[in-house]
Amino acid sequence: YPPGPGHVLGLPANVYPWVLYTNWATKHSTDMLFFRLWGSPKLVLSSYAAARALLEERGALYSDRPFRTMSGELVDRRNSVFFISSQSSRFQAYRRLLHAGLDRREAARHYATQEAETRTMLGRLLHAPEGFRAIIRRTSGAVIMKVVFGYPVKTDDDPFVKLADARLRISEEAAKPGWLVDSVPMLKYLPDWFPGANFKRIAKQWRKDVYELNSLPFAWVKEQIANGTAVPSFTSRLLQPSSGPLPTAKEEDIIMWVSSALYLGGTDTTAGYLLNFLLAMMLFPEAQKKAQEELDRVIGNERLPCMSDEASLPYVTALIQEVHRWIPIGPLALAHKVIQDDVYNGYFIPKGTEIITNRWAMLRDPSIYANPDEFTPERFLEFSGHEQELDPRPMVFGFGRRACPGIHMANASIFLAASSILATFNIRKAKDNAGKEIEPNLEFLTGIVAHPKPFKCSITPRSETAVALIESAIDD
Ligand code: HEM
Repeated sequence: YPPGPGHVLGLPANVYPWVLYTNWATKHSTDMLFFRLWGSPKLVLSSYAAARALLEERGALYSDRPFRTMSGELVDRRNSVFFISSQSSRFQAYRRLLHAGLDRREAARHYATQEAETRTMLGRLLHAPEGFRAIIRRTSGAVIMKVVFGYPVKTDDDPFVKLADARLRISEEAAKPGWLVDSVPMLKYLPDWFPGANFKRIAKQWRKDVYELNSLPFAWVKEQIANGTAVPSFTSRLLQPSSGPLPTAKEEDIIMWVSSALYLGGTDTTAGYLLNFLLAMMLFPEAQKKAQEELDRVIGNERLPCMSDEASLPYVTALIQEVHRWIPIGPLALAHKVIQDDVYNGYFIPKGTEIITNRWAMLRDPSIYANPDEFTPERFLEFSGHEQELDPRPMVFGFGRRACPGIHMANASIFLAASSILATFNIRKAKDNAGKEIEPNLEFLTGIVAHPKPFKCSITPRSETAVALIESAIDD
């Protein structure tokens, strides 16, 4: 077996798992760390080379997902895009639809929606900057709702957004480590009324909720199609292909699962990234200033950035990359599973081992990134005497057959939001009543998406011209 701490009966709660794994990997001098947690084998990959070698070059073996009794079986999420087995024919069908609907060319169709939602976001930040967390999240959710279902989110208490958020929380809770039944699957046979079988009652309710929440936006699109009022969207295009037959009932079920995965995959991740971006801008004002200078020089102050500006804004692009590297929003993201015994670099990896990719460690690898603890967007620029460092996005968005299908959409949402905020606002540390700057704590949740915990931030317009620009953009 690869080196590691052997049998482990629990992970300490007072250290982030990605930091713990990095420390263990350093202690055992390995980028392939092996251990058993309650008997179940885990392999943590902490180098880009090892992740590529296993998850990409041997992708046929390493693209499955670990099966958890609570979320997979009891809540019945086994057909979910995130947890579907790579050995199932559904997996191929899901990936085909995801690629066809979200590849680079298709993603470009949605720029106008993303630009419009970004402008709405700027307007809301202008009028209620203290609500930035909710504003950013609503923007990410609204983009997905429009692109995937053609559904316009108009208010903060939109019923579909509430449903989608509830489903997101359930999926997250059900997939969290710590359910005893995941370690002792026999417990699933306990009768519902049995003391200690509360998890079964919870699972039953969640199963019902998730099913309803999956099907409602989908049913809404079908109704719009039937009424002749459907706005073209990811789902409507699949339900009404421009050529060929209409989907069968089974194909419709596949489309429903794929559409419903996109809110889950795209909302918290994009919003979480933008919160990390605000944190970075507060902590590294020099980088913020350089990006603003570039925006002023290239775009001027009479219009807002749009997607076609991306190639002319190398510093802004580098800054976006550096935020991804500095604090990856999914430091461990979703685990993979190997489907048969394998040997790599002389080490035995048993069938069923859960494969955890420690992106946090990879993105701090000093053999790839000079002074990795420093926030330095310049590392991604090419200038004389300096070689550009590796773009972190291939690591951040995952590997091989399970790599994030939403990467192009995410890149566009992030570029538009980050560049538009920089063009129009200054991001500073908030001040307390005594006028003293409040230092933001760099503290994160430990879910699949590692959101920063709530923090204060001052977001003020850069100038009167910026205010006028935002107001006229909203009027358009
Ligand atoms: C900052 C934004 C985002 C980040 C960092 C991110 C990252 C990831 C990562 C790391 C994975 C797992 C890859 C693996 O298992 O190797 C993933 C999967 C996935 N992402 Fe994203 N993602 C983002 C945005 C999006 C968006 C906007 C969408 C949809 C429009 C999306 C949809 C999905 C889906 C459906 C999967 C599951 C793929 C599968 O299991 O086969 N993501 N994402």
